[in-house]
Amino acid sequence: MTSHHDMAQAIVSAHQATLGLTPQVRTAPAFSSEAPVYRAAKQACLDLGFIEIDAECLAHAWQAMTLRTGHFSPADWPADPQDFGMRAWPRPDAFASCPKQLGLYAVLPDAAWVVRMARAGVPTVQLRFKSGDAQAVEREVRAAVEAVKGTDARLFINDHWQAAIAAGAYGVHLGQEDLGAADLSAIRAAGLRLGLSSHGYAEMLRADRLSPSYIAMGAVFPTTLKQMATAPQGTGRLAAYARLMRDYPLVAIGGIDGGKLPEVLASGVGSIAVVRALVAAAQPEAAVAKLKAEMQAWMATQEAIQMS
Ligand SMILES: Cc1ncc(COP(=O)(O)OP(=O)(O)O)c(N)n1
Ligand SMILES: Cc1nc(C(=O)O)sc1CCOP(=O)(O)O
Repeated sequence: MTSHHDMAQAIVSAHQATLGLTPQVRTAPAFSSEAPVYRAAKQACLDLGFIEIDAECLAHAWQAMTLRTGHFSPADWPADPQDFGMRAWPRPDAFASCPKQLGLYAVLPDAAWVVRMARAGVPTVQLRFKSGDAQAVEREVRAAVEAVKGTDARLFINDHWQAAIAAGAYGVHLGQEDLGAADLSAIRAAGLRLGLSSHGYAEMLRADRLSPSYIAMGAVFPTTLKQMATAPQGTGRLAAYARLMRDYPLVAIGGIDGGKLPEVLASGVGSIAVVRALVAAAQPEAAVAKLKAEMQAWMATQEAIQMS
């Protein structure tokens, strides 16, 4: 293979079907290195619709993979943590661990929903209480922590890390834009687990540098719950993300419902996070039972396949 163009085309042809999205913005590529594989891969990743910062991470990883293996192989998508500069495990600064299979993960608007879903048998729940009223936040977080006592549910608190530490929650979930304002050392020192959101390679790698307890990946499908800055990633990309981040418990989120469970679970994630599939269900307890049964059936089928 000779020219950059041919190399880029070979990468695009090999991965368009699984990883390609229509580019949202098209700009002339900016290159930070002269290395031929880096340049071809950057062009290819932009053509595949990756956003600039993700294309940049991927292009450096392609270059590192090619140097490590000694040959340029367009069919092999980078998935080795060392090619992305990720540190080896174990890490002294890691947050407290949580199970790799967090199972059905209900993201819920208030403590009343947390009580309801924990009692319905959801193994992982999150209080995502959006309020600027500090007293209301404290009240809601304490109520949610009380609510899961006596159930098997693990409770993560979205955003409100101080209230979560004070109330003794299982963990905290933060978005990337929350990281600047949060005292991560305080969360770690208190022994709370930390879950971080990600929406592509650059955000996953930023999350990885903090060695959180789990990494969430979204939005897999379109969601009407909130405005997303990035396009729905689809299950092809989700599987590529899961391969790279395989050392973490992984959570898929965004537009997931029962019909989509098999293809999401096939990506390798150990948990499915949902909002509307439960909160907007006509019978939320029945929806919990159905989603859990579908997840268990899928796992059982996989085990049977592996045993055969
Ligand atoms: C499991 C899980 N994944 C992602 C999110 C999104 O969190 P964040 O990026 O902080 O956005 P908001 O929830 O604050 O809108 C989540 N809450 N849970
Ligand atoms: C809260 C949230 N965070 C997302 C992310 O991608 O970070 S997607 C999302 C909404 C998930 O709701 P539903 O299951 O109803 O689509």
